Amino acid sequence: MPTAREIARFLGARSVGSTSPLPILDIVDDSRSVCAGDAYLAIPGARRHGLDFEDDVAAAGAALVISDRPARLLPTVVVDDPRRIAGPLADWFHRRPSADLAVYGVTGTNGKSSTAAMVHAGLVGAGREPGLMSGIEITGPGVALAPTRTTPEATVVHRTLDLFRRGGCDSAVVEVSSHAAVHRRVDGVRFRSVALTNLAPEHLDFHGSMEAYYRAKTSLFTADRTGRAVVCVDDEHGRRLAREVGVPVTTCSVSDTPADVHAVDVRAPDTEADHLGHRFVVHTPVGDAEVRLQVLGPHQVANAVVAAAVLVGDGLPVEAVAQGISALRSIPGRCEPGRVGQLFTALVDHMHNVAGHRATLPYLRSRTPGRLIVVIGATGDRDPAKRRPIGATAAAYADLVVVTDESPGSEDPAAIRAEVTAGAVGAGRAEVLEVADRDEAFRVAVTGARRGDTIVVAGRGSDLRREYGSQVVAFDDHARLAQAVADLTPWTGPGTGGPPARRT
Ligand SMILES: CC(=O)N[C@H]1[C@@H](OP(=O)(O)OP(=O)(O)OC[C@H]2O[C@@H](n3ccc(=O)[nH]c3=O)[C@H](O)[C@@H]2O)O[C@H](CO)[C@@H](O)[C@@H]1O[C@H](C)C(=O)N[C@@H](C)C(=O)N[C@H](CCC(=O)O)C(=O)O
Repeated sequence: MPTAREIARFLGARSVGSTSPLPILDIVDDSRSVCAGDAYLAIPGARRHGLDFEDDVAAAGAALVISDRPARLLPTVVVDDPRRIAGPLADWFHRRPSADLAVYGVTGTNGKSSTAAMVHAGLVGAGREPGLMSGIEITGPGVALAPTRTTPEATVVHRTLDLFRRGGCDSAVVEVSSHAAVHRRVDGVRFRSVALTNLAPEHLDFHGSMEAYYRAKTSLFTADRTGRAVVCVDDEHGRRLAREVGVPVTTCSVSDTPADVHAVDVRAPDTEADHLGHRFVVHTPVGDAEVRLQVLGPHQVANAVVAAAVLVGDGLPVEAVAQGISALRSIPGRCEPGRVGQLFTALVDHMHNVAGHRATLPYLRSRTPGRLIVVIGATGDRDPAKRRPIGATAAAYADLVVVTDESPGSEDPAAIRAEVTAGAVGAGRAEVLEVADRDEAFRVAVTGARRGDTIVVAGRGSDLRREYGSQVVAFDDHARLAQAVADLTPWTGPGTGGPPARRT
């Protein structure tokens, strides 16, 4: 491990105060994670300056601070822009892990986590040893971390890639959000390819405009970051990126748009009861193979085609990749069955914007002989403009919309619900109920469900964190929905009762 002096030399920066000759054990940018012997990277944020937490990191035994001004208590390496140096520094500190791994990035508005899971599954199918860093899970040999965000900070990204490498991985899949691009969380990562799934209005409160959002995403596709781009050209933004990108590009599509990799002969599942997904043939420049998805929903075809394009474009055999993707049994929080054995279908899905609703709800409507019941809310401190539209989209397809609290953060939960409800009522088609308590909302949905109905709990997916003011509480939609079903409906499945194990 490098010393403080070596860190200063790498950064070309001056040190203030007397540094220890002992090696620095890690570089950490959150005071709550600092351990004795670490360097604390104190970033000036939008709300706080990292140096506000200097007393805490000093008490925890930090050996060094790296920041844009000297700390009071600890020796400091002074740099112009701590966030800018975070990625390159962490990459160097952890001995450039991404240079030893084939790292595949996945970005886009919707489908990032599913596509990342499918790239991971395709790698496994091709006999590779991948790690996975997504908003759903961070997993690899000897690594199992619960993510709190889609893409962690740069210090965590490079540390995790190093863990993957030390665990024997030869590859890694990294889900990259637009916030991560803007906040430089993947700076210093050498990507074998970066894939764009799609782009639709989202996070405009943060980015300001669709153009700025496009530019945030496409900043990941430069030659200094990635060897190749994989672009789904089924929307205008993908087509634009494919024209503008300055690295070799593999295009893919599930529509009639000409592309290198295509889904052809797409077929919906024959029966609903077996919970199988779509089948299709992935057509590539090096051959074709059949993909039989087990994950549900037509939108998963596009995600699978992007995943196949990522791997086939990197020289992996199409048959093995298709088999690997077909072997993926479920993705947490993505049209994930809540329990089986009852007479209706109960699902949890991450859809949280209009594009996500439009990708999933028509399919659920078409597979539902009875009533479609949608439990929906909206996250606080995020894009208030999308609340009415998601209420309206849910009501356009559902028979019953139950509006409930999601994760209000610093906002008034009643005001968020009122917006979603107004959108749903305005659509004029569905019955709309407002039930603040999320457990109670699940019970209301389940109580009304009959044979042939579908309940879908939208929004949080596999995200277990709900924020109320400064309080963070754990709430697992999947488990709580299963509990509501178990409490309120007779078990008709095999055995004596109880829901099946959560995830296989
Ligand atoms: C808008 C956004 O992304 N903000 C991120 C940004 O916050 P900020 O600039 O306000 O930082 P700050 O809270 O002022 O803190 C400044 C510094 O003090 C440090 N700190 C802060 C508190 C403390 O007790 N100790 C401490 O050391 C922080 O680690 C930070 O380095 O930098 C912080 C850490 O560097 C992030 O935690 C924070 O993410 C917040 C929590 C967040 O909610 N981000 C979301 C929007 C996000 O990133 N979402 C995307 C997914 C989007 C998608 O759905 O596609 C994601 O990748 O997860």
